Amino acid sequence: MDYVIEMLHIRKEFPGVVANDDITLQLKRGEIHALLGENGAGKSTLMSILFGMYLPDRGTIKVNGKETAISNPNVANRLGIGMVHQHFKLVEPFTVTENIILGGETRRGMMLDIETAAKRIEELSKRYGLNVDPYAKIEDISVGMQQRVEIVKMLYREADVLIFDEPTAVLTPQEIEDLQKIMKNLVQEGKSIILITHKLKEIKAVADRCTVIRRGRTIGTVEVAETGEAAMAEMMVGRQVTFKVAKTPGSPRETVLSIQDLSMANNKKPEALKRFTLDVRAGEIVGIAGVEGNGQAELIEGITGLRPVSSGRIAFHGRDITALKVRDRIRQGIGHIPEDRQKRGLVLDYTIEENMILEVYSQPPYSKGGLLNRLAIRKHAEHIIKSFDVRSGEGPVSAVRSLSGGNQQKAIIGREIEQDPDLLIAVQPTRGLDVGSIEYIHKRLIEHRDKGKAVLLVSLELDEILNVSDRIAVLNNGELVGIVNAAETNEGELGLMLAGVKKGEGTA
Ligand SMILES: Nc1ncnc2c1ncn2[C@@H]1O[C@H](COP(=O)(O)OP(=O)(O)OP(=O)(O)O)[C@@H](O)[C@H]1O
Repeated sequence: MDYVIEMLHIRKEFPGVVANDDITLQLKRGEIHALLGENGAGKSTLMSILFGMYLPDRGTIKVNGKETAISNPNVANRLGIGMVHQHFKLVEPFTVTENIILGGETRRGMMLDIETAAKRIEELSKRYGLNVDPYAKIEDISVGMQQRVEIVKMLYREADVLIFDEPTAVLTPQEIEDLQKIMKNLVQEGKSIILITHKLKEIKAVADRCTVIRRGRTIGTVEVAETGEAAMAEMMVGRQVTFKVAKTPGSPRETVLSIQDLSMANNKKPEALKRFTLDVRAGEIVGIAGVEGNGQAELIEGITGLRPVSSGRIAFHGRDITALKVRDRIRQGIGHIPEDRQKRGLVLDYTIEENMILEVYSQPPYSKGGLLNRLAIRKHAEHIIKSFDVRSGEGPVSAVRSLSGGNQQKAIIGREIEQDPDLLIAVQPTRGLDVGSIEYIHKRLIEHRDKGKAVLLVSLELDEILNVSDRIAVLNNGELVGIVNAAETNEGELGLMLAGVKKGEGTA
């Protein structure tokens, strides 16, 4: 059998946890091989081993049939293994070409020849259908295009094996389609791909085979064409998963959040959000749908107080909070699951229990007479860890940095929901979560609503918006296109609204 990569019986232990416990993954030449597993199952660890960032405690790695020790990422690069990370590693003010040749040419003592490099980038771009402009500046191009720059960077360095780590998490639906085409072009040209993703639909759309791991162990490798989404989900979590949440119609009451004529600027546009008006009531979930960059980030920054408003008014329980400080808004009962968990959600070097009290540490029972009540803090953290299934090596005292991405996310969601805010703002709450965790988080959002609280859900996933919300407000280019009842709309109608077509305008 023609395998480009074989990882055989890999074991890797961290304090308190066996992240990889006898994992075997064999990648055939020219295939797209999905790697599927719950949050914390050990996918990133396995890929870090392949990329030379960790050495395995046990097991063998073969590249093109030859046993190899991959002691650092440079060795991985030399062996033709490249990785597109979730967080791009690009220098914003530099051009595409400058970013791609950064570090490479000078080390070999060659003169920097931008033009030759740009030409090669153009050729690669054409050959694989990437459409990358070698002279564009990174800060001026979309997230989807930045990802393509990362792909060209690997091709430029002659990578044969490409690892994609949750590549679609940051992309729009159109960009996802384009990326899938690109991945197919890549394998047609002889490259081999490992795709880490939680999205079963995407596995069905592009992958040839799929290896499923659970709690550090290989469960099996399946042919994707012969395996249904439900079967893959069940292999992964060890039980059946329902893909649609059970939800009764909401019974909205008084207005909790009232936004009137809100305009917001951002670093690039004076009117990133234009005269936006919306009420969110107790006992309802309002979804904000929109393609990334259409004003949702600014709207949330306005409500939470992270960015000053240009004009307009925000009222919470009838009181004007437009000029209130962030901390005071939290005290009044506004909870926020932020979009960027590492920048705004967590202090990575603090433990789980310290992160669980960031907003309330000075209040009883966590603080008494100016001293922290360690016992109360521990109990609170343990409750969240248990309810939200936050997996870590050492429980409440694990540094948050050591948690897998999905488990960091579950910890933030747990913290915000358990604070029981009157208004919960959830921005992309399930990004990076496995299907089992998504099912649970959706249930908790609906329970929060059913307790009579208001929920504002911002998501790029139309499925999520449609399944969880009661009403949906659609944003396009900073403007409210319309508000529809979730029960009376569908993906088609929302898709048109996302493009700016108002309800009733039609396309006939
Ligand atoms: N550097 C580290 N130190 C300590 N523990 C770690 C470290 N890296 C990972 N772990 C632990 O190893 C386990 C596997 O984590 P890993 O990041 O590989 O999971 P994953 O499958 O990629 O999860 P996700 O889907 O959430 O990204 C987790 O329990 C995590 O807490």
